[in-house]
Amino acid sequence: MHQTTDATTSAVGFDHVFKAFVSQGRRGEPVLALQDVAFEARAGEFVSLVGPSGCGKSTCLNLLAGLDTPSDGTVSHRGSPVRGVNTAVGYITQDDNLLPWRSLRGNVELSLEFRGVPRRERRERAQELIDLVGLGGFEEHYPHELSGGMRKRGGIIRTLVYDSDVVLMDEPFGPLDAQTRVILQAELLKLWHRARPTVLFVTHDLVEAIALSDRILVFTANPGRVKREYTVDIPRPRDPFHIHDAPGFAELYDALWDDIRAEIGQAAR
Ligand SMILES: Nc1ncnc2c1ncn2[C@@H]1O[C@H](COP(=O)(O)OP(=O)(O)OP(=O)(O)O)[C@@H](O)[C@H]1O
Repeated sequence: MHQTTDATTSAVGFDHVFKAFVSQGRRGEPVLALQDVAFEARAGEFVSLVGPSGCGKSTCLNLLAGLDTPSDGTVSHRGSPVRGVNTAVGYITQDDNLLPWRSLRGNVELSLEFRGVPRRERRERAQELIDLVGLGGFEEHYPHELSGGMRKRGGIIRTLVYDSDVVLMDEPFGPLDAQTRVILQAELLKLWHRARPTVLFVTHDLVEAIALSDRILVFTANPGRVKREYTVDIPRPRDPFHIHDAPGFAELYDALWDDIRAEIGQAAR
């Protein structure tokens, strides 16, 4: 289902990317959000972006989705510069964005419907994911009849059902309670293993970043650039419930936290 990305082409590339916003509130002075951001993500890689608030993590995702354009440098997807809205990537934000007038099944089938996938295939693909995240039996429920965690699952599988080769996730579990978050992290890993898209995942939760990622990019305080990258060597499949016990977890957590603490200190100065 994925478009192929050969070994020499990164799935996602940021090449010396700058982004300035002209903000009305600051008498037209530009705000530099990104300053020389450079990184790549390989096909099938799970990469988290972490860093202090306002360091430009969401801006990176928006550039890749083509919702914004870089002021300088190039953002590429499968080796081609992103020009205009990039509908080939999946984008999951904090809000579940389920349509209130559609059932869970209707919501999950939506992106397949837009792409003209025949009804029977839509049904099968949606059902597979509905079952995989334990929502079997709730297919005909409307969003207001589902819990926050169930709606969140619905929003995630609605994006993943299309099998995009790149999926952007911006603090997808932000508003959920701690227990539901960990359950959903485990489910996300199951979904990711099923189709292995490249994921760019924005989070403030370092434990979550370690549990999910192959690599973690730490951004500097505003203006954001990649300060350091960490490879997460914890073997897969991983168990987010017991990730604290994994060898190397504590050292990695401390190193990440030291880096981020230094940046928060910079930002406060
Ligand atoms: N559309 C916009 N217009 C003006 N400034 C913007 C716009 N979008 C983002 N910014 C500014 O760019 C900088 C980076 O914002 P961004 O939302 O990417 O940061 P972030 O790291 O995702 O923050 P958080 O962790 O708080 O969500 C901030 O200073 C923000 O105010």
